Amino acid sequence: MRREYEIISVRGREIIDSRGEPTVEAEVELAGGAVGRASVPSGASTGIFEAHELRDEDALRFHGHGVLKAVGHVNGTIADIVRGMDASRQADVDRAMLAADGTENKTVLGANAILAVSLAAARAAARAMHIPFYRYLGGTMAHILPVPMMNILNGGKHASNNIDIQEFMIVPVGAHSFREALQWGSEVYHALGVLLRKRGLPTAVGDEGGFAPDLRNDEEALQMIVEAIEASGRTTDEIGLAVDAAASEWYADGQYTLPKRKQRLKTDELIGYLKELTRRFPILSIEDGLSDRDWSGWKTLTQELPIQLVGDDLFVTNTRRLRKGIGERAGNSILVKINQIGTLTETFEAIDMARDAGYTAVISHRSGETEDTSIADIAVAAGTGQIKTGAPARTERTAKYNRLLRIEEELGEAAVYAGKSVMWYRK
Ligand SMILES: C=C(OP(=O)(O)O)C(=O)O
Ligand SMILES: [Mg+2]
Repeated sequence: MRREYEIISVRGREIIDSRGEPTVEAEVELAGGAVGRASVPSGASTGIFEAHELRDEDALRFHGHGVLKAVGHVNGTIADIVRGMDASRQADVDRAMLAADGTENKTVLGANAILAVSLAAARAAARAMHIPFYRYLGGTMAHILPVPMMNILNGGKHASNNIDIQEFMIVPVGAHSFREALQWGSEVYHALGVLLRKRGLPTAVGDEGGFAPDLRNDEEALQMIVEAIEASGRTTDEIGLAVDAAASEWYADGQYTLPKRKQRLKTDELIGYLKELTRRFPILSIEDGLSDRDWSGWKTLTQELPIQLVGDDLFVTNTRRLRKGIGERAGNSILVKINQIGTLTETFEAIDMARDAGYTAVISHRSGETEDTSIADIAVAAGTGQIKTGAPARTERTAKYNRLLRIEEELGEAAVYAGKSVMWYRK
């Protein structure tokens, strides 16, 4: 080991996220003086198969439960294990933490504690090598800027309005650069704000920065977004739509109950509804159209709807669940959330498995975020060509978009925007 990469100290602390809830931050210091810092996001519509987010049972702090126990593990067990290790050997660092935890879902140390150190160690090593984080993770050929899926209208668990679908996103596939994509997205976001105001509807926002009005129904949300795209001077060929239904939240006893419109649907009726939406609106991608327990429904949906079908709760960034999905031809894309699995190594394993199977991968934020921008670098490093990180507004979301602007600028002529090269399942 080169001594400058040796981990000499690990420090954890509790900070707050974009919802004002406690989360974990870690700092890793190397013998050569480099320091890496990272913090961990947190979901609201969390999948039941996600790695364990360790929260204190007893102490109800802020609004939710604190993470002092997880922070204690960073400062205690994890620090003891990784001290003396080579931070540039990511897989070794991650495996040592996994071995110390010893459980399938990281229930002992907590995926939040483990991820904070996994990321901070990588950041420290990148610093020690004096190279940007995306290049450290992805190598010198990393050059693909992802298409942003920008969530401009929020519903479901992310807003207290009457909309059941959780996320309505715009996808600027026709832009020529990431910068242009982001500009188009902001213009549509503002055009939507103008439309809402004109109709006397509130422009208050949900957890991911998208507007969260009460509307007649979910279709009206899609209709208004199409109008906003056109009002901004673009066409729906240039900017498509994507939705995250987050339908696991609707599922119980083999049936779906849309909680806000109080409608009950069987699997085939929900598939019919999604097909109908896709026929009426320029939807390129649907995430969690069905529940994480409805494998047979997912198979049918995948046979019947030739667009990108992203498994979030279904796969939880976990190669075991993804392998099953690939085998059963359930979905054709994976949502990648670093805290669903808890280490960088396992995150890249999931992306590799998806790519080998011809599945696309969408790097994603959580509804509870921090100023940490690691996912922007991960998207470029892995060259997945897609990222979803909320509205082009609210600093914890724009931090990622702005990081991508800087990466694009730094790459210069070498940068390629993924708009055209991503495998889009066009109707
Ligand atoms: C980002 C999402 O929300 P959360 O972080 O609440 O799971 C999602 O469901 O894709
Ligand atoms: Mg989702």
